[in-house]
Amino acid sequence: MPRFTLTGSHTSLSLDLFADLHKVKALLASAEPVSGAVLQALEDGLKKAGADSSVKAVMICGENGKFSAGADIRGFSAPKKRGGALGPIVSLIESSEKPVVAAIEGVALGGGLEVALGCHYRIAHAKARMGLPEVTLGLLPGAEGTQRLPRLIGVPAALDMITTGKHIPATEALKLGLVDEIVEENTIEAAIRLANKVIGQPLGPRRLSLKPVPKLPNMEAFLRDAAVRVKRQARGCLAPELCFQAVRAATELPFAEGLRRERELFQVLLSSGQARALQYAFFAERAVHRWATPTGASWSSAAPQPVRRAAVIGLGTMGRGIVTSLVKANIPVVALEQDLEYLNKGRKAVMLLLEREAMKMEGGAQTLDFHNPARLQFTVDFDLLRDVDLVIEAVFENMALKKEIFHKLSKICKPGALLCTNTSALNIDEIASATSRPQQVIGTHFFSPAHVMRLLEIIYGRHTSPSAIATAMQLAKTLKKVGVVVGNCFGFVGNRMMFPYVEQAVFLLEEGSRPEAVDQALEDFGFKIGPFRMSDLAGLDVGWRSRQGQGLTGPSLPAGTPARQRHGQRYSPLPDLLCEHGRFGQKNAKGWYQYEKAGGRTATPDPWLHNFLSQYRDTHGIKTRFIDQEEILERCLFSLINEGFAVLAEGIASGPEHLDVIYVNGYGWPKHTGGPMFYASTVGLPRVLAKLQKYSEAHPDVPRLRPNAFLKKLVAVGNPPIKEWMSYLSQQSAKL
Ligand SMILES: CC/C=C\C/C=C/C(=O)SCCNC(=O)CCNC(=O)[C@H](O)C(C)(C)COP(=O)(O)OP(=O)(O)OC[C@H]1O[C@@H](n2cnc3c(N)ncnc32)[C@H](O)[C@@H]1OP(=O)(O)O
Repeated sequence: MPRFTLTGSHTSLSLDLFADLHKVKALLASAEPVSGAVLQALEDGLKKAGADSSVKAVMICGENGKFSAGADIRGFSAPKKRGGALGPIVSLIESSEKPVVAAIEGVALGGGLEVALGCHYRIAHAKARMGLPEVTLGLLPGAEGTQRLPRLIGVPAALDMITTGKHIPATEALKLGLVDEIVEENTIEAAIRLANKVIGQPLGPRRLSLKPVPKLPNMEAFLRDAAVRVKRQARGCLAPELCFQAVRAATELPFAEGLRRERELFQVLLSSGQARALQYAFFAERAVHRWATPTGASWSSAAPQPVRRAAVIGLGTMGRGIVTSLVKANIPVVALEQDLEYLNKGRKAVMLLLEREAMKMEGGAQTLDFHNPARLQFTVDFDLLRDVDLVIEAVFENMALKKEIFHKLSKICKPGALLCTNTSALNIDEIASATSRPQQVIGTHFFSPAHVMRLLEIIYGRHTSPSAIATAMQLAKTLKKVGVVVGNCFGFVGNRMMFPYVEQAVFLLEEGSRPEAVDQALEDFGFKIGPFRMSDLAGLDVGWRSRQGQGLTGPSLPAGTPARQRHGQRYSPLPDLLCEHGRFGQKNAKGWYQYEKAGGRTATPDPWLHNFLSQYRDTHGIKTRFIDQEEILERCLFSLINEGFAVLAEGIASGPEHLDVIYVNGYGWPKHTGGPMFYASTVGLPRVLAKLQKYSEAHPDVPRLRPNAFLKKLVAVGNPPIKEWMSYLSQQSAKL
């Protein structure tokens, strides 16, 4: 049988639009506009195969072990390249009079999978992954995927794949009926065997466009519930809802009409700001992986050290999550606590977490080997840390305690070991000063729950070596997290930008708002959780202890300090007062809200708090006023963004993408706005500046509302696009 592949040299059908990863990369690097060459080549190839009587079947495969990562994402924002007509090509494949078999290796994603759906048979390697991730890019599978997939695997499974964009392994694809066969060996050979076998068999039943969508006894009710679920989970993101509508069209309309609906919905999404933001977020995540420091260190100058065995010190909430994360990544761990009581408590909690994780993984290819002491060992003996390659200290935020531990580590650990501190704000240099090897000390700020949250802020100190940074970045990748390298300052990037946001939220309460109004405004904006619900979840006592440590409240506050002022600036004692009233948040059922029980999750507005706020305003002579949603959003978000400009100007982060990746992955910032800095660029920097100026004039005692000089400069030079921002920073202004 003559063989026709998309990428065979004799056909010279290179996949510039639907390419394997290698090709996509080459294409991006070449800066050539994406042409319709691939589509044309596909069309020509299929027609040639159809016309050639010696061709009995067609096999479509990728190159270098990868079927296709889909369309070039950059093409969607390039006006000339829009609307590439893949759909008709998929139809052309399906209408071929000769059987077409897709040989799926590596990945078949997006347009790549849609090509495979046009084929009459699909065969996949056992290690292949498939998915329609367009929704994560703010789009929908616009090459007929929303109409074919439900016909092949049914509505519930298709909706799940299309509205979440998840990648599924070949084993699951086989169970769903997405592929006809999976193979462990050579997929291409297996596909050719299959093609040979099916020559002459009727193709009608294999054409998905001709199949009805499988019926459900309760389709109406199922779709009604699904609509509610998708909307709730989307939190303001348009794409999941429009994906849902496209799939629903498949259940209600004939194929051709369904396609028309798919095209309409695709155009709505394509022109939406959300798609641009989500595509920016895709590349931002990859950009932060190419880390660099102001001194010029980067992947090219630093190699990561292997981490064969790690240790975690402290089995509180953070330590437990970090141990779980390491075990899940197959890194043997020594877990250390100060005494047997804490150790046993920590061990129990870690085992519980791991059992839950193992349950989630059941049926998947992976298993968790955590009962084996060679993989996970609990101890109170510091000496067992002698031969580990990396230690993550995760005790509570106390500088003296951390320094004591690092002093000990410096003596005990082997010379090359990397010493990491899990801190959300403390000075890395001061911690490193307790050791004789500051070049190996680095901050690794995990986010709670550490085995779930994707972000890892990696903080280098003055002496941290490039190889230490590379090792921490490699660790992030192994833990399936996104590592972001940042400089050392109080709160680093994430928390530093969070301070003004939370500060404004509390000031708004002083002036007349309520926790539920502020939370609602920010949750409507798309945050997973508003600042007051978040504070109740984290525990109000955490911030209280930190403010006591900084001398802002508590016994060390000098007598006669005005209640609402510190160092000549506005200060709100409200959070301190709540703690003094024994309100610590969810943990004791009362904080900014009340809860059904200690540890309860359902926040209910609390009349006690409303009354308390009124009395507080009376005591301090504050005139209550109505604060609208616009003011809540502008004051909270723009003050956070303003701090972001300060972070950039000081060289704490090497670009706005870093701040955006941190906020999207660690702070629940809505991804469909791209992150705070991308959002600012879409609002327009002149508007952000004007609003900050207005609020700063109204609140001259709040320095964090004063527009940052870098923001002002960007406005003065004409509001350049985000990718040009950093070029306006002079070298001298970078602190590090
Ligand atoms: C009218 C209707 C038209 C079309 C419908 C079709 C729509 C689509 O197909 S939309 C695209 C759908 N595909 C995806 O969303 C896949 C995105 N890519 C990935 O998920 C991952 O890259 C991967 C699983 C394919 C590989 O992951 P990994 O091995 O971790 O590598 P990286 O993610 O670091 O990627 C390496 C390199 O390749 C670039 N890249 C990957 N995929 C694409 C793509 N589809 N378009 C453009 N560029 C892509 C990625 O950015 C990396 O390069 P840089 O480091 O230079 O950024």
